[in-house]
Amino acid sequence: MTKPFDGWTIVFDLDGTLVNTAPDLLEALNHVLTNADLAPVPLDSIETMIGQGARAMITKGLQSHGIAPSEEDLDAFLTQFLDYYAGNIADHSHPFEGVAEALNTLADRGATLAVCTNKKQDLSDQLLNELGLTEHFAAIVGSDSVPSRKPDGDHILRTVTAAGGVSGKAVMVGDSRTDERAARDAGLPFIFVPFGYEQETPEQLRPDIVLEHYSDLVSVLENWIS
Ligand SMILES: O=C(O)COP(=O)(O)O
Ligand SMILES: [Mg+2]
Repeated sequence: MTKPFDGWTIVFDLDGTLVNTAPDLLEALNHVLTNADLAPVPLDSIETMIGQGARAMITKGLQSHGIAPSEEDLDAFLTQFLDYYAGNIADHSHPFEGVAEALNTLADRGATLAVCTNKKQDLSDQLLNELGLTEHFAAIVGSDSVPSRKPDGDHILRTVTAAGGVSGKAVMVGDSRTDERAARDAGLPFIFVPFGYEQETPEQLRPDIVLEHYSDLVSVLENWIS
């Protein structure tokens, strides 16, 4: 029997889209900052620093203290950050409400699911494992597993291919301008989740669809592909 999403690949961003990772990223960044005798940053400011990987986040954290680190200093901070984060990656991080149900329903209706993230591969695998989400995905593609990460559309296209899908039957779900640019570059429709970490509004981002809650995802996609 044919199912509505047969042949379709739904690609999800990770941080701020599937999982609210901000609390654990905040603790790891503040671990690095306080070790360097700098004041911790608050939760609302870390949300402006997530989206382009850990190195960019640490750079922005230091910039908020007026510090422009050398590449060497940044390497050392990054090592400290990654050590701490890997040990505490799912202490407070949790999937957004309705994620597991939406993923199950999409799979039941024939969709192939994948993750395309600017988080490093090992951390992405670890996080999804610890949250019990790995089994949903045919492919999980971190930033260091591709030659050029998001906003390069190639990162998404490689994710679709790794999942066994085709770009003509794929959509991207993400929480950031980076995801929007990557989806456009790849020629995919873009579904924006406004509950992630983007500072720009939906009006500015101009996604194809705004998804306010995961409980709407299945019907939104059914309308889109029909
Ligand atoms: O870790 C980051 O900065 C970004 O990760 P994301 O691509 O899953 O949002
Ligand atoms: Mg994100």
